[in-house]
Amino acid sequence: MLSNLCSFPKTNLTIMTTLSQTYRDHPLIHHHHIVPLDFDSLRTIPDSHDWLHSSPETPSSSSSSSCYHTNVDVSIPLIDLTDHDAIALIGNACETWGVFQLINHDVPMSLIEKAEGETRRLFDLPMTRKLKALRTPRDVTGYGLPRITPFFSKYMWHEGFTIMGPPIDHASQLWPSNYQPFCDVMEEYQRKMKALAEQITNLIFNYLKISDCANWLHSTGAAAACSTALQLNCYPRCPDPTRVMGLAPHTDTFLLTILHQTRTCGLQIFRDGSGWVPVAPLPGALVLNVGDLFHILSNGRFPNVLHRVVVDPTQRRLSMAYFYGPPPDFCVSPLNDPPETPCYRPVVVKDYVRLKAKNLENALSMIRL
Ligand SMILES: O=C(O)CCC(=O)C(=O)O
Ligand SMILES: [Fe+2]
Repeated sequence: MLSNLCSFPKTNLTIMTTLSQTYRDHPLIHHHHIVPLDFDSLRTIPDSHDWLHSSPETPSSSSSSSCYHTNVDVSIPLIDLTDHDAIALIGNACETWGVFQLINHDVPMSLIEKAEGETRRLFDLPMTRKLKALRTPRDVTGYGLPRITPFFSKYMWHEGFTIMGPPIDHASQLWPSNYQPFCDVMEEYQRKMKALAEQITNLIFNYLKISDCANWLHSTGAAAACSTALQLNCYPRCPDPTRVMGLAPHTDTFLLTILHQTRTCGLQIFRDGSGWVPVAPLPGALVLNVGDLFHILSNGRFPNVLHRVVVDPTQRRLSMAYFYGPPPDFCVSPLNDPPETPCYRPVVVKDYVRLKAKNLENALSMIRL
């Protein structure tokens, strides 16, 4: 039995931390160039964004910028949520891949299309307007570069908009008299994503035979304030995609990420023995991947999949990533049923967020036993 392995610490139960507060308390290392480029106006790739000679990880070093892998051994699992074996299929996919595509989920296609439409409307705005909603170094919501930027020597071919909490302040800068549709759609989208994330988390806990680990799923009020964020991503087309990086290789911090991608290819996951494997966009499918916290909680059974985004030469690509984790004050401990040697020490979510903000991929090794 798992008793109190994963839980809220006994102290300070009344003072709950929010995720945006956690991020605000730990601003990223400041870097001077915090504004995304106006990519559409560029004819050549500036040195600041040219990864060709700076890293062995450039997209040009990978065999496949094409989306449609012909080798069946390397296609990411596709799971129908209404399948009577869904628990086993999802658990298996988490164990063997750390990522899968999901169809027949309850998120209406019309809502996904509306959210994608609002995302397009945002990135279509002139740069002067988008800059009015710029995320400040001490803020979490807003327009700007990927949060992982300070860890790389080159900039990414990317512009993003992060939503943590109500986006009304920033949205009203973008569209002074017409911000409500954006706020309404994003709120509804996050509600549906949260319900799906909870459903999948429950299924996975079932698969892992965990019963009392997820007490935040059953709590109300402040204790139920799980860590969530919505990241809108835009990867403008690039005349020479082999020299640029849409989003550099990283793992996601929380339990699960649910991603909607437009029809343009770009997302790739790293798989031992196969290298970078594309995640082909499938109409109606959402991509779910395991983040660091599920990797810790599963005691390393689920890989926290390394992924990156490459850029297309002719089409802009958009994506919406919803991150889901336990509340910031929740303590995550490795699964111990049947008893096994823990690979990680227990960690409070907000402490892990801080470790990650300072150390990126080295964060995990800092709690490894
Ligand atoms: O755009 C994508 O496909 C992936 C986005 C992503 O990995 C992220 O926002 O963390
Ligand atoms: Fe990611």
